[in-house]
Amino acid sequence: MAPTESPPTLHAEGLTKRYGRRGRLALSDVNLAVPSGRVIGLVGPNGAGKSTLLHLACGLTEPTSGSLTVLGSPPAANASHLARVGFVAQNTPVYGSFTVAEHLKLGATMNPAWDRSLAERRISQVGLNPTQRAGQLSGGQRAQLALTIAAAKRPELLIFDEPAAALDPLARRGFLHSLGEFVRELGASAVFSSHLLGDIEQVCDYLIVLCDSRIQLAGDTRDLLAGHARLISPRGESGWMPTGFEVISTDHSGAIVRGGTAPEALPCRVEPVTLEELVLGYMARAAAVPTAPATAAVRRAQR
Ligand SMILES: Nc1ncnc2c1ncn2[C@@H]1O[C@H](COP(=O)(O)OP(=O)(O)OP(=O)(O)O)[C@@H](O)[C@H]1O
Repeated sequence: MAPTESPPTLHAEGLTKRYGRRGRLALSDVNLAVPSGRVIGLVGPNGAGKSTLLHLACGLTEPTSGSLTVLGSPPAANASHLARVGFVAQNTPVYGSFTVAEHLKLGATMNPAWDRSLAERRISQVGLNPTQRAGQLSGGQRAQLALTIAAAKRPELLIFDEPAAALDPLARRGFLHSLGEFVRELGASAVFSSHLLGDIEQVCDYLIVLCDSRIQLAGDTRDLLAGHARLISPRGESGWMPTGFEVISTDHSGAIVRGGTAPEALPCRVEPVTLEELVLGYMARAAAVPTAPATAAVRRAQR
């Protein structure tokens, strides 16, 4: 018998979210099919719709139209589906008056698949004192506690909304390292929103760029990097840009382009793009045409 394929981590069709009757459009006609087993980086400017997408994925809010499935079912479809998803919200919420140990006890009571030994091992590895109240922990320690609680549920999908934003670089590195270890140990998928592209580069193998409520780019990070290039403009020459590319963005030094002719055949220098150049290129393009309807290129990017 052929092995059964895991359902996509996230599958969205025409997913649209508007807050209030005439409220701001937070997500517009989002189409996504993210395979399982990936660590997904969700990036985009402030107000792009990242938290909205993550909240929809956790079942914390409902779409206005369109559909979304998470691990093959509607978000938070039932108690067993809830147990398959771990969520760490933007401000890594913990109960200030509860100790670290009380958080673990509460986690064990509320989650049937709670992995006590994983929770206790991680708490000791990251040096948290079980008797300390969560309200007295530093931002980094709180983030580690929230991550441990989410992971000890042994979810198939971990969802993080800017979990490391407030952490100093050292605490962030520790947090990201733990996140990577958990994903490997649990064999889970993860979605991770951040403004810190270095963090995304460090842990993610799948990238989603969301700007102005629309998906601009989505796919395997390595494929996306391989499918784009930076063309360096020859000094002092105008009209240098070769044709046959989709131009994503231009600046004084050249252009970020997608697809096209083999680099050796071009009359200019060609360099690989970095993740930062790629993301900023798509963000710049979206900022230049903020309300443009999805172009053929965008639709291609969404596939
Ligand atoms: N509960 C809400 N009620 C009304 N509007 C909302 C609500 N939550 C978000 N919005 C609006 O929806 C849009 C998308 O917000 P969202 O928080 O999803 O963006 P984001 O990409 O997560 O932003 P940031 O990077 O600043 O956290 C914004 O215009 C925001 O003002």
